[in-house]
Amino acid sequence: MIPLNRSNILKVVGVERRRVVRKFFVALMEKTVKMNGGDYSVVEEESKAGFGGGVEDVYGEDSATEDQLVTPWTVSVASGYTLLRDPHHNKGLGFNEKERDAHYLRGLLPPAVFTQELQEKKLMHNLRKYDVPLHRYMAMMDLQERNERLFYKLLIDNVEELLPVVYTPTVGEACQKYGSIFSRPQGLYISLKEKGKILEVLKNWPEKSIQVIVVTDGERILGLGDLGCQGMGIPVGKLSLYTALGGIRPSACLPVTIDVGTNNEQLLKDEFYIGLRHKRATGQEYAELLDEFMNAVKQNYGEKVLVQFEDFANHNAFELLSRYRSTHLVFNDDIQGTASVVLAGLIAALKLVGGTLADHTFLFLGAGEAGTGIAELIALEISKQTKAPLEETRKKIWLVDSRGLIVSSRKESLQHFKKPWAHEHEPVKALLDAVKAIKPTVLIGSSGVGKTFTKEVVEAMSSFNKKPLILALSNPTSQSECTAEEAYTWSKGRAIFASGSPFDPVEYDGKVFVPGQANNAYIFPGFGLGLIISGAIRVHDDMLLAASEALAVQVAQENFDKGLIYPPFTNIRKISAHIAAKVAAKAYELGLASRLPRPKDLVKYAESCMYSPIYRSYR
Ligand SMILES: NC(=O)C1=CN([C@@H]2O[C@H](COP(=O)(O)OP(=O)(O)OC[C@H]3O[C@@H](n4cnc5c(N)ncnc54)[C@H](OP(=O)(O)O)[C@@H]3O)[C@@H](O)[C@H]2O)C=CC1
Ligand SMILES: CC(=O)C(=O)O
Ligand SMILES: [Mg+2]
Repeated sequence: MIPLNRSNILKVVGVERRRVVRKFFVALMEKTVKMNGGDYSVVEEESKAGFGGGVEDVYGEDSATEDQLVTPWTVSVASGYTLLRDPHHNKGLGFNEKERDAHYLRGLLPPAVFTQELQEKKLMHNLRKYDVPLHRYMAMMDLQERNERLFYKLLIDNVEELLPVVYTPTVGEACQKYGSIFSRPQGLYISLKEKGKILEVLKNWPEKSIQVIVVTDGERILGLGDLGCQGMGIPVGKLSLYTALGGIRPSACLPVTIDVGTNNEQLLKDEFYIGLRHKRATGQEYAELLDEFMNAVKQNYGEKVLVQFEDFANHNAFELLSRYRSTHLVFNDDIQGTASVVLAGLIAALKLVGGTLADHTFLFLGAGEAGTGIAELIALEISKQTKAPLEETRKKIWLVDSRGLIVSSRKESLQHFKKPWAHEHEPVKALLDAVKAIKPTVLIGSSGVGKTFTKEVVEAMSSFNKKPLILALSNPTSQSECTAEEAYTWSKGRAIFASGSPFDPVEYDGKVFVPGQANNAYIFPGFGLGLIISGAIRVHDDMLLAASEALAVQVAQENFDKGLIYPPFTNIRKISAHIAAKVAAKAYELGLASRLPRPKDLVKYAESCMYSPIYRSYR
């Protein structure tokens, strides 16, 4: 006789659930494809081949039509008070009369029944009443913990308005104050206390089918420095964009913060700090914890789980990427995602400034993850275009760090990631002098230090460029190298400007200039989707180039006319599907895709895999 314990109950429920759901799902898919005038045999072929790395709709929730009923599965069927407290299935006033009867909700809700649209309208109305951005952030996090589908509906439908709330700049302030505003925990905390037990900790997470992990150790949170355990806001925020912008289902996303301590004295003294209260572990102790984490992740979720490293300090970031890129599906957003989004902006900007990439000269303020990551991808793209060796193409790219221009006389003392950029030149200390000496056509800020693109710097750029291209990438807004208004005013309306955190449109000399947002949020959601739908097992630089090209072609003439070099975020799901398709196509071309056979139309396939936040009807 099978013993009646939790694990056996789960197995029985799981098998039965899969059997019922599969039958239902096949019938549903056939109906949906035929309704859309499609050929079901094609889908069937692809489905028989298994859902290799596809974004699985195991319970048929996303493909269900409005009149099709789905079951709100938990371990058992959720009902009554438990159902109202389960953010995956709760609909609040959105439960209809039948559902209120069937799921023991009578009396637990007031009589009114709201549509999801009405709930959305009410919430947006309430959110707009908050003057303090952090209060909007807290209201959004509260919603995410209460009613997940409504949270994503709001975020998807109001992306331009809500991105600055759940992401930069407000998420930066939220991380700084995370201890004080902490109410319900989000994500998985893995601290040194869990050393030797990380696999068990992963098993505590309620979801088993994880496709994307965003992990930070909190040491370089945006341009705000070491925020220790309070960096959790970043993986949580990035993963909400994976869902809203890239269509990865929320249950497949796992935010992780690795806590090895913090060197932030203020936090160590803060009575509300939520992390380990000691200095950061380094060296072998750090490496062993990270290694245990990476192995546990692969053991628990398999070869195809994507691990995105986020906001690690550069002394660990490059090392982690190079250690795990050949054994795991890993991606460093600050190095690689940022590189891809900036390259896309540059490719698009050529329509406004003219020439090819090879005709331009690039100067960076900041030679860390973002700066050298972008520089390397530009050099690679030019090398592919011109067939010139990388050593040659790097020569048009210059970087300034906290000690001045990176030149060959400094080579011995440079960190390894800066060495390729140490070109022959006399030492130059200040950015303004470097601008005057190098005469760049493109100036990129990736220093994490605000107000460093001064009036003199922007004027110098404008003195030898008809249309100076200026990107102030540092986040949040307080760390931006200059504001949009400064860039347009100081360049007398000639600058083409984009920034990491959003700025409002600026009126200068009777003309309205719309600044773009050069942020990796354009890339990572679609990039991750492309890896997942192709079942990619490794990330390759050519996939980053493919993503850049896919994004650059999405900039329409009407965007260029406003001075934009990125498309608006309003179309981001469509854009993500195109990025995903190009990334997946590259994975197939490189032999790195494991989902076979290759879907015929990758854009359509990517779109069909995307999570939809529309409520489902419960039987
Ligand atoms: N828009 C976007 O999508 C993204 C934006 N970012 C932003 O970019 C910034 C930097 O991130 P990241 O590259 O990871 O950080 P790093 O710490 O890796 O690099 C920072 C670099 O800036 C240099 N620097 C610091 N202060 C100065 C200064 N006063 N003058 C000149 N150089 C200076 C540092 O010099 P040294 O090496 O000498 O210390 C270092 O080279 C952050 O604000 C981050 O938010 C990052 C990723 C994506
Ligand atoms: C956008 C981002 O990844 C950063 O500022 O770190
Ligand atoms: Mg980052």
